Amino acid sequence: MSGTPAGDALRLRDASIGYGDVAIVQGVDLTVAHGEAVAVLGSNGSGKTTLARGLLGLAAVLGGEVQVLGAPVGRLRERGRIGYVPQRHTVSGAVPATVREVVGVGRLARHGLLGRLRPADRAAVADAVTAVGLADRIGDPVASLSGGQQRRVLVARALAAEPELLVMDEPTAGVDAASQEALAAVLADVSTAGTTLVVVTHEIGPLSGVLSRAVVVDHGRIRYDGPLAGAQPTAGGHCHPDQPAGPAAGYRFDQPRVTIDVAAARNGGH
Ligand SMILES: Nc1ncnc2c1ncn2[C@@H]1O[C@H](COP(=O)(O)OP(=O)(O)OP(=O)(O)O)[C@@H](O)[C@H]1O
Repeated sequence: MSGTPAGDALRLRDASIGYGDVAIVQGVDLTVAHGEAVAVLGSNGSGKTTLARGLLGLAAVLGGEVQVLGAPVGRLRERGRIGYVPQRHTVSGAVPATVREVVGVGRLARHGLLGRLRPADRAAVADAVTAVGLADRIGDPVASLSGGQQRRVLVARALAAEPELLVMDEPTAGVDAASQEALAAVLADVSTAGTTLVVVTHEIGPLSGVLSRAVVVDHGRIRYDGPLAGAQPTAGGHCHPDQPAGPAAGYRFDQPRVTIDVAAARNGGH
């Protein structure tokens, strides 16, 4: 981090986000200042992930304006300034990679390095792996880890990049209680250090001490934006009946794959 940048971390104005030409998130106005820690809550299918993916350029902005770290989404040159933990994604693939290698990819993203991790980078990788409670597994193939442990590897990968904005989609899903607490402590630290957090979650409990503001999404629209405590009744599943549910028919599933450049990490790692 190099001091607090000017402007807002996120600025959405009348933003519509979706897939193909179908807007899932509609007419959203949202401003998040640098250093804020925001929970994105809402029932299944309400559009939380679509909103999060829109911030990463992984879902299309179909209308309005989405600015991320001061640039229109997708135009930010230093992508390493944004960290992302995708939903329901574990680390897998044909190439056997160790925990160290996968987390090292996050470090490469930070510097835009081409396959060269310096000692300080390797230390940051080790710190991130320790932070998620996997220090004793750092040299193990990721494929040998459980699903919850693999989620923690992805969290470590994002942490290792030391992003200015960290977008996490259900980071605690499938993660045991002790590890959730450890993750909450880590997020508290990075938040204190000035990182902006946007966390999509159904499990606010472990993160309630970290996230202070809540945005509740309901049928693609923001129904609440304010202190976390005020959001919880709505987040418990009450939906407003005045909006149609779900997207229109005929949309196309177009999930970009999250790829991990293991070879680059391996060259620079151990
Ligand atoms: N790749 C896609 N292509 C088309 N429609 C999609 C795609 N991904 C999600 N949708 C649709 O967008 C709507 C909102 O999905 P989204 O994943 O954003 O909801 P969510 O609030 O994150 O749900 P959950 O709590 O279940 O994760 C759903 O109706 C879903 O079918």
